[in-house]
Amino acid sequence: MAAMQAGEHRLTSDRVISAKDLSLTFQTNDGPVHALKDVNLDVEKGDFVSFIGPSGCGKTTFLRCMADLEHPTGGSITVNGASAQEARRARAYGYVFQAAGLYPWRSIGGNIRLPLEIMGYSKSEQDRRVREVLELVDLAGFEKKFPWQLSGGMQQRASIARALAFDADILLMDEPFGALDEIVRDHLNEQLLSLWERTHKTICFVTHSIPEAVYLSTRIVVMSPRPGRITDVIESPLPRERPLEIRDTPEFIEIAHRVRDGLRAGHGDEV
Ligand SMILES: Nc1ncnc2c1ncn2[C@@H]1O[C@H](COP(=O)(O)OP(=O)(O)OP(=O)(O)O)[C@@H](O)[C@H]1O
Repeated sequence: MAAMQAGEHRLTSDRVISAKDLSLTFQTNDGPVHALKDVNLDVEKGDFVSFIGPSGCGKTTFLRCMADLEHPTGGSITVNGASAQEARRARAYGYVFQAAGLYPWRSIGGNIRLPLEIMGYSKSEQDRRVREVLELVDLAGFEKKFPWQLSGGMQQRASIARALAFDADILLMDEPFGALDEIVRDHLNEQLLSLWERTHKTICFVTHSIPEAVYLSTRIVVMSPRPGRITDVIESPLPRERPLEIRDTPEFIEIAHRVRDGLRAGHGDEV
């Protein structure tokens, strides 16, 4: 309910993703699994929305519905005003997975080039875009390296570059930095924020980390499991310009508390 209220004042024309009473029930051998139930959310152009919640609350499923990789069993979802399927066909989004998922037999440039090849871009346009996105993620000069020659953080940056290569307005990111250590993660968080500032993309970002969600987001969507639903949507009052030290400010800590409270409330007695 809070989710709907938070979205209601938003202008229709700015709506990039709109979920209405979205539900998805998986039929399994052990019976139905209600991964999402009556989820209502509007994501506005230029938003950085984080999804946080305990394991199994449907974060990935929600992102996959946006990407047309899962099909809702109830309600509806639109992406750029069209169905998720149409948006996928129009390549409206880039998707970054938990693991970098780069092809080991292709160079970094070759990995980034792959979707562009499939989409039929000319060789010179491919070259231009590969150079451009490698610069955006601070990997200029690494085009000819292979994934195994890069650190985990660099591989994740390369996978972000791949998702940026065809310049979709929407970036869907499923816990992209979860496997990385704190220092690398901090650095990538800073880089992602600055990339978001420069490109004005709309970003949906799944995370388990409260500080990461608060640091990155304009809005934080708190979810709870069984069935997966939205329990709170927190609008961040933090400025867009965010040095890492902002995490020590009372404003930051207050939002983090609210997220933690939301997670506790949704988790019942399990915390
Ligand atoms: N293909 C599937 N078939 C059956 N059940 C599924 C399938 N995909 C997900 N689920 C179930 O749906 C629920 C939500 O899963 P989902 O991966 O979306 O959660 P999550 O919040 O992203 O979890 P995590 O934080 O652990 O990644 C879980 O109970 C999961 O077991």
